[in-house]
Amino acid sequence: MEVIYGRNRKEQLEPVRAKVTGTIPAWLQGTLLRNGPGMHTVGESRYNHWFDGLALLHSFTIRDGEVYYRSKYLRSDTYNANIEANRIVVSEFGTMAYPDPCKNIFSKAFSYLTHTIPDFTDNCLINIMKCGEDFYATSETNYIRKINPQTLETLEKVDYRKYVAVNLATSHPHYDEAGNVLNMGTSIVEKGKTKYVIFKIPATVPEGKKKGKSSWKHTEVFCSIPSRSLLSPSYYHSFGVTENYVIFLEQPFRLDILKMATAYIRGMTWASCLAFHREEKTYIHIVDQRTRQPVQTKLYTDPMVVFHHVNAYEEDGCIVFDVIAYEDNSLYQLFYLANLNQDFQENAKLTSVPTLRRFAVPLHVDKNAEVGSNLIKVASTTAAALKEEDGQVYCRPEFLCEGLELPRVNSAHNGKRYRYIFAAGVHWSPVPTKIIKYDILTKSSLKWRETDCWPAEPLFVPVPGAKEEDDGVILSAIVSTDPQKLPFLLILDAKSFTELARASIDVDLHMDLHGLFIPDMDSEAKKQATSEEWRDGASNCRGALPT
Ligand SMILES: CC1=C(/C=C/C(C)=C/C=C/C(C)=C/C=O)C(C)(C)CCC1
Ligand SMILES: [Fe+2]
Repeated sequence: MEVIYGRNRKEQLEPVRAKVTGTIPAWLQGTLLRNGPGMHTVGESRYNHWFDGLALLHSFTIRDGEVYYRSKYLRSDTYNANIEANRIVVSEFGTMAYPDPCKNIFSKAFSYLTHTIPDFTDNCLINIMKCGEDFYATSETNYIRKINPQTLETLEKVDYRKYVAVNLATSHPHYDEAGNVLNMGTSIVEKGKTKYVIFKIPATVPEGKKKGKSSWKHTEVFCSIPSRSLLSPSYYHSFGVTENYVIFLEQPFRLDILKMATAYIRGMTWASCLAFHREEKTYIHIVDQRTRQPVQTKLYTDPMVVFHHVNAYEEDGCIVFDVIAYEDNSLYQLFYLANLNQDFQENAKLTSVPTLRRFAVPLHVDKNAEVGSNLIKVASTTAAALKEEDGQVYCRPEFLCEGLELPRVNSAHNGKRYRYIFAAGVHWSPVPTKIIKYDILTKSSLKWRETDCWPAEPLFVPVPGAKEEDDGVILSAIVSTDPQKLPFLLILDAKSFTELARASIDVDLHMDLHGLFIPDMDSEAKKQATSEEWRDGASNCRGALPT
């Protein structure tokens, strides 16, 4: 079988028109913008891990029943330095790189001195974040890159550290109704003060503040949570929110700061500084967004590794939250490119399958409740919170189903009660083979799959004026390993999971990670602007928009 990971992809700078079969709903107008690794070797040097690959942005613009595709490598400082040197010169998650080719002990020691607090990569390959009217490519370091969502051009580099004390930040921020961004990061450099920081980036410059200034300057810290271990904070890829609370899991999958500080001189990777401590608990932190204070109850659960929070909401004095959890960190291990070759289904076997777990945590603990009693009175879940002698509360989840990853929900339900999860279907291999709609109420699911087709994260787009949670479509980019079949953008009816249309594109589509859909707000104005831009830029492309 053709290799789907680890192969360098060509960028498609000019928009190319897809061949559409089926019918794209007339209301579906906008751009699906996604991010993921696209280049895994530079000159003779190669990355070790799939999460190291250079960010390749791509977009599917849907307009009047047609689909136009384009892709462009993020021109990060990392990309430029690598291309100029014709080899990898910037370290990534699973690859440590040495700018100086002479790797003798003296040069290593010298580099070490200048790298004690490492300057991380700006190869932002994981997701796209919307901040006001601006879009950014993101990863998990302190750097993000502004991008032009239409042309995919790379714009300025933003350093989170200028606005908030974080060295790492998640690639999965939340948005409130006004479009303000709520994100979390970890501060690891202030010795003795290792902490998790929840912060808010306003969508616009707040009223009364001097106009013209960027809203970044008004970034505010919401709450800081001290790390249990000062030298070994938890690693986390996402967090949860409800209307009034933030949920943070301090899991025993931790970064070793001392190892990180010496990784460069030891020739070790950042990935090797991460370890799962299977004998430790997972602590559940709840922060009240109104008081900006953590809830005092000590809540914990069993050791687990969570990358993706699905959703959370408040119900009858408790918080219900759903996560995709593993028993170990084998997921990150499997994404070493050496495992993702032709025989990946044989070589890349997870030692624990992802399970969808529902937790329920009480917001108040009744002082008179008996030790051992279940503090959760919500009928909709069997998740329990058991009071212990020392006042701590042990949270036992309800296991809902297994085999879901890259979960998405209707964003209008983020933080609120919800019923449906749209996700990629995986099993013992981390490579998705299907798309799933999971109904939490009936515990049933609908699936889409096709032979030799490898789906990306499915994204839900609501129909304008949607009444029900699943009134809309699912978009997913599908990589094909069937030589007779082109890759395509799949459009499913989110209710029935039947195929509405597919837009096949004659390009080298890469497997991506995450992204977002930018609806055309003012369809007419947008149509004008984009068709003009395309008319200028796409004069000799295979599928220029009709004028
Ligand atoms: C470079 C770098 C990092 C990169 C992490 C990455 C790139 C994680 C990607 C995770 C994904 C894609 C998960 C999907 O579920 C760390 C470890 C934060 C710390 C130090 C420097
Ligand atoms: Fe993710």
